[in-house]
Formats: sequence, structure tokens, C-alpha cells
Amino acid sequence: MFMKGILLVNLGSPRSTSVPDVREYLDEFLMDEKVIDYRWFFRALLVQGIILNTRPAKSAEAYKTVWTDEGSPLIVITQKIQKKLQKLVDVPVEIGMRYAQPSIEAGIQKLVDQGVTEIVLFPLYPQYAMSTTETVIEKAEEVRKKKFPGIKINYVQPFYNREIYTDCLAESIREKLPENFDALQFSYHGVPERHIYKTDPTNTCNLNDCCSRENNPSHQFCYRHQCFDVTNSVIKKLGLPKEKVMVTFQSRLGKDKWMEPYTDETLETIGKKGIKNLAIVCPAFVSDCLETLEEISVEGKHQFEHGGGENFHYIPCLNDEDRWIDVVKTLCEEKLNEFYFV
Ligand SMILES: C=CC1=C(C)c2cc3[nH]c(cc4nc(cc5[nH]c(cc1n2)c(C)c5CCC(=O)O)C(CCC(=O)O)=C4C)c(C)c3C=C
Ligand SMILES: [Fe+2]
Ligand SMILES: [Fe+2]
Repeated sequence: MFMKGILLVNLGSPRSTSVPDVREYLDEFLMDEKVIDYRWFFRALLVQGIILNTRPAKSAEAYKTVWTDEGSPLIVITQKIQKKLQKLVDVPVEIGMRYAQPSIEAGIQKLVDQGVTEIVLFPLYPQYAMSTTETVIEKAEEVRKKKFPGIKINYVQPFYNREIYTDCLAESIREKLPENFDALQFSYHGVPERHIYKTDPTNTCNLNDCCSRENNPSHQFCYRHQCFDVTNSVIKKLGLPKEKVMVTFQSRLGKDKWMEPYTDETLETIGKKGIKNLAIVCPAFVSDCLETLEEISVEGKHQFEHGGGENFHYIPCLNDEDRWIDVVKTLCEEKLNEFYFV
């Protein structure tokens, strides 16, 4: 007998805000070679020899400012999505995190315990990146082969260009935009430029105008293009002129060259250029997390005000909005229905 189920996968958070728990989480996360893509020796030297000496204490302080009584916002919101989706579909829905707990393996185990043999796994990232979608699929395949060789997994693909998603995002932003704003900033999580070159099998992306072209063979694997594409779709639907819109990249780490322009540097300077009222949204994330609630809403606001800005308006992620749950349901159902052909 075949039985289907859904696994929603998000990035994951530390178990608690204690420094040892944050260190353990960062160790697993940053030692992933799809996140820091150096050879093992150099990655270990950088992560375990340098980053883990100072970053856990700093990150733990940041996590404390966003942590709720129920736990990490990212996990709590993913659980809320799970519960709402479960009410709409008649197959079991579980969650799994790429790093820390509940793990992808634990999520699959829960489904298997309920008799599931065919899983739709949904990486909750709108855009493709080596450090997100690709590492989730690689991990899930590793777990499947080792622990659950009898089950099938069908993966929901990046959905940045799906009209149901961009409609949903545009509506969500429209409702939350303040009445007066000089600019709307789209701040996406950054990645090192090297990641984009590395994952372009067509060798046709040079991180230049090609990313904004209507057609380029690299688009399917180009995170930069996919960020621009989401932005363009949304601003068209909102009827916003391009001059009122900025795209920037946040959360860089280390000395590599990451995609530019950087969110923090932009926030420090735009006030002086006359942008006094700013709205900002972060569509690389479907759920609010440390990187939106602390890095943007708190640190970003300070940077903007420090640079002469006056009104800073953070637009929350889709989180557990009903219209977004409907999109999740549709994207999962498409893949559930494909099982016959997988
Ligand atoms: C080389 C480092 C990193 C890459 C590449 C990277 C890509 C990337 N990350 C997200 C989504 C999230 N990242 C989050 C936190 C976070 N990210 C990094 C580093 C890289 N991310 C670090 C070190 C951290 C931990 C916190 C910190 O110390 O600053 C989170 C939030 C997790 C939470 O618990 O709330 C998310 C979500 C994407 C989408 C992405 C590439 C596109
Ligand atoms: Fe590109
Ligand atoms: Fe990250």
C-alpha cells in the first residue's frame, strides 16, 4: 500500500540561546560544504579555528532579542504553517530542519511511523541557492538512502516565478505598506558571488546584466536573477515605479566577495540621499527569523536612522498568513499528484 505525506523543511535554529547551543548549531551549519564551500581542512580552520571562537556569543545575544516563550521564531512559525496546512490536506504533514532539531531525519521518521511511503518535501525557500535548496535535497537524499531506502521523495522546486506565489507576496506587501514611503527596499539574504558561478552549469552568468535579462540559460540556477525576478513581478503587481525600489543583499559573513549592494551599507547612506521614509521587505525568507527580526528590524533601523533616515517600516514575511498557506497547499498538491509518474 502507498501512502503520501508532506515534509516542510526550513533552515533551523539553535536549541536555545545558550552559547554552547548556538555554537553547536553554527558548527553544523557552517561546516556544511554547501554553505562554506572550502575544502574540509580550510573550512574547519575557518569555522572551528576562527568563527566559533567569537560568533556564538555574539549570535546568542542576538537570538535572545527575538526568542519567544515558545522558542525560536523560525521554528514556531514553521510549526504554525504545519498546523494550518494539516487542516487543509488529508495527508500527514510534518516539519524538518536542515540544521539542528527537529531534523529532516526525525521528520521523515514521523511520517514513516504514520505509514507514509511517498513524501513531498518542500524546501521553504522561494529562490534556488546552493546553501539552501541544494543542501536540503542533498541531505534528504542522504537520509533516504541510509535510513529509508523504501520511500520515495518528490521535491517542490523553487517557486520564485510562480504566479500564485508572487500574487500572494504582492498582496501581503500591499496590505502592509505604509501610506507614505520614499522607497521600498527588497533585502535578500546574500551569498558569496563564487556560489553563483559554481552552481551555473551553463557558464553564462557573469553576475552582470545577464541576471536581469528576460532569458538567460543560467536563470534556473542563478539566485541573483531569481531575486530580481521576484522584485520585478511584485513591483509590477503593486504598480510601483522602478525608481522607488531598491534591491540589496544582507547577512554577509567572512572576507569573500558577496553579492552587492550590501543592505547595511545602503541603509547607512540612503538617508543622506533624501530617502527619509523607508519600507523594507525580505523575500528570501518565508518566515521571520533572526535575520529579519534582529538584523533588519533592529540593526537595520539603527543603521538607517544613523544615516539620516527618519521612518523605517519593516514589512513582515508571509509567516502563517492564510493566503500563503493556500500557496503551500497548491505547490504540495502538484507534487503529491505527480507521484504516479515518479
Ligand atoms: C557562508 C555563510 C552563509 C550563507 C551562504 C547563507 C545563506 C543563506 N541563509 C539563508 C537563510 C537564513 N540564514 C540564517 C542565519 C544565518 N546565516 C548564516 C550564514 C550564511 N547563510 C549564519 C552564520 C546564520 C546564523 C546566525 C548568525 O550568526 O548570524 C537564518 C536564520 C536562522 C534562525 O535561527 O532564525 C535564515 C533563515 C538563506 C535564504 C541563504 C541563501 C540564499
Ligand atoms: Fe545570473
Ligand atoms: Fe544564512
